[in-house]
Amino acid sequence: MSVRIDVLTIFPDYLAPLGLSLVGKAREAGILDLHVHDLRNWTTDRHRTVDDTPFGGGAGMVMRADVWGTALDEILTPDAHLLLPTPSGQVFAQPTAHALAAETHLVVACGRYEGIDARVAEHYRAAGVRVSELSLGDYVLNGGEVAALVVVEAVARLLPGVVGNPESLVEESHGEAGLLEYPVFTKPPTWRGLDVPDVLLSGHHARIARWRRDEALRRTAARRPDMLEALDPAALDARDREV
Ligand SMILES: Nc1ncccc1[N+](=O)[O-]
Repeated sequence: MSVRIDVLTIFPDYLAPLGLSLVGKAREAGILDLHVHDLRNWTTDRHRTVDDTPFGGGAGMVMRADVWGTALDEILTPDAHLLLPTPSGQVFAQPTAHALAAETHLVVACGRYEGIDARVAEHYRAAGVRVSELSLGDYVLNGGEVAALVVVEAVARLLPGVVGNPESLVEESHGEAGLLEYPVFTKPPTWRGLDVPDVLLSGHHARIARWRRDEALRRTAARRPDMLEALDPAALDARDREV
């Protein structure tokens, strides 16, 4: 199963880290077919212009629909899901990463400046393309490239064969349990007067599992009570409720 991801940006070098580590391995293994394109390749004027002043006035520049349209007409395929990183999008979270990892073609359009002319999303939705406007969170970046890095990594690591031990995908934060991850420790057993919790050295797997579950519940209650609220009560056993 291979996913093709096309990223369009005026800063292709920004996406260079995707060639490293996990995503790099996924590409070499043929699990991920990643292509980064310079949007300016679809401009037609001498200055390779991609933006202009906003209708209605206001500061900053808006990216032109005609340039994006020429590029996307060439890149999009019938099974493509067009992703538009934007602070005004729906918040990107792990369930979306899992859904996107099951797709066959993702196209990420990285906007800069004040954003992309709204008619681009409107046109492709009307043409039957699945279009998702995604936000990483409630802050403003200078463009969509950082979001593209985040989305591509979050999706790529879920592809079968990318992460060495698929088990490690199950217990991580925001994973299936819907809880934050428990604290982890490794050698040395004592460090600057701090000891690893005894239970983890006990070799008693049931107790270790219980301790980890308790810690995950405690952390989630302390740091992300919203996640605990969202948990299906059936997912909590009697022991959990005591924590
Ligand atoms: N937060 C953002 N700011 C600018 C562009 C994209 C963004 N995002 O989260 O995808």
